[in-house]
Amino acid sequence: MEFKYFDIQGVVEVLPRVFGDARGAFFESFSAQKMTEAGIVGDWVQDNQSRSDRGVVRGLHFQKPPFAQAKLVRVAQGRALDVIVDIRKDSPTYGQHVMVELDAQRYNMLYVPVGFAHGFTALEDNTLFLYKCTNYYAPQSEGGLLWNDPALGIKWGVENATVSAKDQVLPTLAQLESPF
Ligand SMILES: Cc1cn([C@H]2C[C@H](O)[C@@H](COP(=O)(O)OP(=O)(O)O[C@H]3O[C@@H](C)C(=O)[C@@H](O)[C@H]3O)O2)c(=O)[nH]c1=O
Repeated sequence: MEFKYFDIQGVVEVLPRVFGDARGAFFESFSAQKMTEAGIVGDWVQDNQSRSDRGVVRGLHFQKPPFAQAKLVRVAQGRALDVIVDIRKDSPTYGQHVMVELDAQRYNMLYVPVGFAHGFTALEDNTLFLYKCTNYYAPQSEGGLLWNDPALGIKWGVENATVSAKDQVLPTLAQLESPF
């Protein structure tokens, strides 16, 4: 398992060792020991899975304290462009984003620390998106950021995105009152 770090502090990409053989493939999708040493910390309490067709954009989402969540995200089938935006008010990289393509060949993962808005677009039909969370779902604490806010400068990689009604009315970065 290898780890890659970014200019935005706290963000880690996990590159697992994938063992391929005549039967298929095997990799460790979670290791508390290896990941904690690499800075991927949290008491993981909930796993989620969604399925999306090509062009679906989900995000950008976060939960407010005291129900804030760190996430460890990956794709089990298909391909996704994963995006996280730093919304930590005191961060020198506030408003900046990291974008990582996640796929079901490398089985790479992204660690999303608390204080980030998270979203992704599915690049293939039937993309299965899996993630661990450090806090339970708390709908009253949901927050978000408008996915296509020009101030974010995110290139989502698809035209005619499919976006939920809820996600179309999220605040822009300028309108956001970040709870972090
Ligand atoms: C996130 C979530 C949703 N739900 C329900 C609420 C709703 O009826 C249905 C679909 O919810 P949403 O539209 O919010 O699903 P979705 O847009 O996929 O939300 C997810 O987006 C990605 C980008 C994230 O980062 C996640 O944390 C989460 O916010 O599932 C749960 O029961 N538990 C959960 O943890």
